[in-house]
Amino acid sequence: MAAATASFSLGSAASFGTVSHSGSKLKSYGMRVNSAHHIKSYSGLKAAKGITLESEISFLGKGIYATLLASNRRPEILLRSSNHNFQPQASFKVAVIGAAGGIGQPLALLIKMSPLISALHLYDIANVKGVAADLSHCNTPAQVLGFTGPSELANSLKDVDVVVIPAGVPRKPGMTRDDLFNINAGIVKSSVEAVADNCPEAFIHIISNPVNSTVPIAAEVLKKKGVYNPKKLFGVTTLDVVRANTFVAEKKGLRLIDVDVPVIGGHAGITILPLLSRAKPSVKFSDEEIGELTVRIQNAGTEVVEAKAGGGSATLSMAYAAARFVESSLRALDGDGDVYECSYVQSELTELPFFASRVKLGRKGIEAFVKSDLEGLSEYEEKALEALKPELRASIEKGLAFVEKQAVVSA
Ligand SMILES: NC(=O)C1=CN([C@@H]2O[C@H](COP(=O)(O)OP(=O)(O)OC[C@H]3O[C@@H](n4cnc5c(N)ncnc54)[C@H](O)[C@@H]3O)[C@@H](O)[C@H]2O)C=CC1
Ligand SMILES: O=C([O-])CC(=O)C(=O)O
Repeated sequence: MAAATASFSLGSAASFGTVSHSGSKLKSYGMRVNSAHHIKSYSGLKAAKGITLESEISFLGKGIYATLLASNRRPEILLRSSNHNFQPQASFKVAVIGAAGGIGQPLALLIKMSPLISALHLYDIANVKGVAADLSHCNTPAQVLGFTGPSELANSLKDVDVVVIPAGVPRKPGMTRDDLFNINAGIVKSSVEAVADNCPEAFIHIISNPVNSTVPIAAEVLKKKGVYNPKKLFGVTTLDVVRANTFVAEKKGLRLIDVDVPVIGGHAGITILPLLSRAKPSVKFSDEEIGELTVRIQNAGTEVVEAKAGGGSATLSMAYAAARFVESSLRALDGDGDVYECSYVQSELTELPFFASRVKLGRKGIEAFVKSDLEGLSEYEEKALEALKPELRASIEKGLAFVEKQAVVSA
């Protein structure tokens, strides 16, 4: 989330010039840019430090911008400053499971633009070869490979650093996320079993809903396989943060890039709790505004489901949010010591075994929890936190019970 002040390319910016990252998988970029104005990074949705480019051309951040520059045969068209020499040589591998879907395709496109990735593996049960062929024509560094069907799943996961899982069905109007449980629980279980067998060291990003239950399912599967590392299993709740930042900026007339709102709890209805008292920059909200904003953020997924009227749920904003979380993970893996994101993870911050909060990411996964976010909450937030606990607990227990039941059935 926004506390991650630098984009991953900025994390890598430390390697621009003379500073080197020990153990970094990223080779030197050798980028020099001389110009008057600071570029801002949208990847962390926060003003970036350091590098200066000529304008605020920001998409996923400077890395993306630089990649596009590098892929353009006449970069001087894009950058008036003449002093640049960008040679991305990245070596992280990322796999997307469910890559041919509504989220998977735009997510793959956004990830393909990262200069940190050498290989992008796209897996789906159908229609993925065309997506891979299409994407592979973009002249950015990552090599794209498509994998179809269970027989190719293992190969799609070999030596992968980050696995993103948006496999599963989306909601239609009138459904809750929990209504997806019966189909998606099994999809997540089988996907994570394959991850356990083929890349147990990878960061695992679970997007498939209901996240409040699918993350506990993934944890149990990994435990049963003897490879569970709670520091590397993440429920992707970045979209809640992205929405909170957008809605607060709109409401208060702030610059989008400056706004940072931590969102805690879980990822469904009232379990989504934006901490408006912790918003940066510090803003005063009336009680009415707090109520309105909180409910809008909690119902934003449903807002999209209803607007799509049977055509699915959020895909583009989700792809954007997931790409940001991938980018943050890669920056952390690359040794950037200043990466913070909200995520739904195994946690001891409350009495619940899984809970979304801000975490600090590092090479080995979660390095720390930002406990202070939960200290000194407003009365409204305290009440909302207590109110969400029973629902979140029930969703967690449902996920755990699913894996137990499956184990009994297959014994
Ligand atoms: N965490 C979050 O904030 C959000 C989560 N979601 C969730 O993401 C999931 C995917 O949404 P969409 O991409 O819109 O759905 P979609 O139906 O467009 O795509 C899902 C893809 O998963 C594939 N798939 C199904 N079973 C699979 C399996 N066993 N292995 C690999 N791939 C498989 C399908 O072939 C399809 O291509 C849904 O469960 C949705 O609720 C959606 C938005 C936000
Ligand atoms: O609402 C849905 O079903 C998809 C989702 O999780 C979101 O958009 O936050």
